[in-house]
Amino acid sequence: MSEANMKKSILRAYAPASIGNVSLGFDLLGAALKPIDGSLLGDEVDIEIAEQFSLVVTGRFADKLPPDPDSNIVTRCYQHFIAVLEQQGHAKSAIPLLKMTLHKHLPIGSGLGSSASSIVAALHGLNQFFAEYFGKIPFTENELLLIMGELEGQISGSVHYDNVAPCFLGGLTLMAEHKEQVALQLPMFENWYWVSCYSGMNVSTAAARNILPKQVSMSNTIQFGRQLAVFIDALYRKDEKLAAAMMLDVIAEPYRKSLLPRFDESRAFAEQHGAIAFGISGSGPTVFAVCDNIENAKIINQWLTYNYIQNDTGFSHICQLDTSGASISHS
Ligand SMILES: Nc1ncnc2c1ncn2[C@@H]1O[C@H](COP(=O)(O)OP(=O)(O)O)[C@@H](O)[C@H]1O
Ligand SMILES: N[C@@H](CCOP(=O)(O)O)C(=O)O
Repeated sequence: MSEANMKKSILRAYAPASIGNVSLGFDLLGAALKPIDGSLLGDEVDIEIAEQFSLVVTGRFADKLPPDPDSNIVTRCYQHFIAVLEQQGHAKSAIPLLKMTLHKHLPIGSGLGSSASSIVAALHGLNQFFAEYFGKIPFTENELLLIMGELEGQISGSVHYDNVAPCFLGGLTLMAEHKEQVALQLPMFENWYWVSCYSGMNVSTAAARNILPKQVSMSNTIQFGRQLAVFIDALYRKDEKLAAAMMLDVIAEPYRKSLLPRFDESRAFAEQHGAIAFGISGSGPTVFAVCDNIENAKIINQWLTYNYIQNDTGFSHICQLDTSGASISHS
């Protein structure tokens, strides 16, 4: 696109909410979400050329973020991205200044990968923007994922890719954490519905990581490894029953569920009403129930809406996996 046309246009990047861990894969599995009613469940970042850098924050959860733009992870994404462009040999004077607008649709500390959604929308948006501006994509998908993980690490206290990878790539992803292949996309059952209910409370990811023991017992280590290996095999063999049976969390849920009022009751209701799996999304308080038919998903969604939500910021959605991941549009 010519510079004159770019000056007139706004690029928008969207990045969906995600479920970290998916119960059985602490820090190693993640899934991107898309409500089946078409509602938006993810952050958006607009990018346009300006006289100076600025970040504007709007949207339902904008006022829950620090007011200082420099504390916003989107500003840090911009600064980091530009620094790497300069290291790559782009002259500072050849890099245009930008106005970025974050539409903060996801609640903070919700277990829906809120910081990851902002990071992915910002970095995917910047990569596409500069691809159009320079006529060459600055970073490959894998290089960009490495940067996304680094930024996520700045917020949660340790690098984990189980939100940024599904959010960026879409679907269900397994972390390989190899420098040339950070994440792998896995097959998923198209008939699975993921009822995702946010209670409205705030759980800090860093705090929910700190309450976990630093050592895992031998029996839990063996169960964790067995479940993950059998789950992946079952996905490829399309064995739904065995895959669902492996979706148990022996690493985090036993410690984190005490932070979540009505967790055991919600699991019991979901299981009695046909859920084939139930767990904490990321570090909570969002919980998810997996159903293999829409009728059960509707019953569980309604119960969670009335019983798990604790204030008027909470919500519940029947979702399927967002297989597209982050996306770009222009206006
Ligand atoms: N754009 C942003 N989106 C979400 N959190 C942000 C953003 N910018 C800065 N933060 C800060 O990062 C922290 C995110 O907390 P965390 O518990 O990791 O949330 P989540 O689990 O929802 O990603 C909060 O302290 C929040 O103020
Ligand atoms: N693997 C991480 C996932 C955190 O997800 P979030 O949505 O709560 O940020 C963990 O369990 O700590």
